[in-house]
Amino acid sequence: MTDADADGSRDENDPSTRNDLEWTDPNTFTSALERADTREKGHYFEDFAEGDVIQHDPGLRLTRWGNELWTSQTLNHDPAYWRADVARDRGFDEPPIHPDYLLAATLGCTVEDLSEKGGYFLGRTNVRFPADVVAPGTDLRVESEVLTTKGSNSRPDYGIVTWATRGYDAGTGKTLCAYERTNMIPRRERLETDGSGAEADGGGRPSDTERPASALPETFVTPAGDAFEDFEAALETAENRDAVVAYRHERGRTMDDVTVATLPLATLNTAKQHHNTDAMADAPSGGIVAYGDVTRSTALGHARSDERTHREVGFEDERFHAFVTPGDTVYCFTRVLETSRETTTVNERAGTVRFQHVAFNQRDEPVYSGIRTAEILTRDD
Ligand SMILES: C/C(=C\C(=O)O)C(=O)SCCNC(=O)CCNC(=O)[C@H](O)C(C)(C)COP(=O)(O)OP(=O)(O)OC[C@H]1O[C@@H](n2cnc3c(N)ncnc32)[C@H](O)[C@@H]1OP(=O)(O)O
Repeated sequence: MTDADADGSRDENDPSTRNDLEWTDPNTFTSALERADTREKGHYFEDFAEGDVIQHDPGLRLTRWGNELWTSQTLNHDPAYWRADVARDRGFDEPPIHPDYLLAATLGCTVEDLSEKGGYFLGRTNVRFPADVVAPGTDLRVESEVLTTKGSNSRPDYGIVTWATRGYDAGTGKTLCAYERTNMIPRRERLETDGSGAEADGGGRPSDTERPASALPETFVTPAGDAFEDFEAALETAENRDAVVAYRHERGRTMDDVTVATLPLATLNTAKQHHNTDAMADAPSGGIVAYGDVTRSTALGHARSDERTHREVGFEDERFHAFVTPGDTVYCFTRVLETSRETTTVNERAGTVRFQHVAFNQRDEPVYSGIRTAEILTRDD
């Protein structure tokens, strides 16, 4: 404090209190920005240690507005999520929160702590929805545990982190959604390697040259309808032949401002990949990219439009193969893997089907793939 300050007056020569700087003068402001530190967001790879448990402060209220915004824009137009009469008929008291929105919201509010620094969303598995029904108005509390951390062989500037994340009903403590997610996260310090990738877990997956070329079956069978029996019958038709039950869905959805930027922000997903064109200009994608959960949910919406979905049971081995950018159109290809008369919700009007879905773009390039287990209503429902 200066002598002048002691009596309450300002010292005109003290730089810390001078107010005659023209902050908005372009030259002054450019210099100011060069001198100013940036208060960073997010965490680097080195900040994660196996066993760490992270509480994600933002949380979220799962609202009817958020649900309807998500399901309308991703073409998940199942009336049970929109209309009270259909909801009641399907065993819900009111149109519930859609599992895709629940999953996207659970992941969305983890981004600030886990992946806002950037990097790539590589995949997710063991996706489960232990609560059969989630009502609008439920407050979501989300927690993650760091399962593994390892170096990346292919990108020395990154590490690979896997977290187990759970979304809870903040009021009752009941688990609503759980999964394991893997991301590439930038390192604070670039790793100096001898090129052998010794720091990383070399186990990895086979290289392209080691992978066997896939031999496609001769016949592709399409189910005759959208009921459980149709999937069952199609698999029987394909059995013991050089055939597979696999087909395309006609609908596509072109990614626009709403799907690329609005939907992730509505889940409190702060990843700059989805809403900051300026920061993404120099990224490998050359601009903003769609939230993986939007790409996935859009493709699943197409698939669900060709089936009588009753409940989502879970997802395994979800992968995001390539960026989806504004203007890209998301389509879906489905393969039926198996059917079973058993259901987890003890519904005699449904059976369980295991699907493999591949989302692809207008250039027929896969952008997402995953194994999905869902309960599908029978024809006599
Ligand atoms: C929520 C969110 C962001 C956020 O979170 O905030 C988002 O929505 S963002 C949008 C959605 N996302 C994308 O848009 C990514 C699109 N995608 C790609 O652009 C390419 O896919 C790639 C550049 C990521 C990779 O491309 P690629 O280099 O050719 O891929 P690979 O060589 O197969 O994998 C490289 C290394 O990741 C290891 N690896 C791969 N998959 C898994 C897995 N499932 N589990 C564990 N490790 C895995 C692999 O083992 C290898 O490890 P090493 O580096 O040690 O070799």
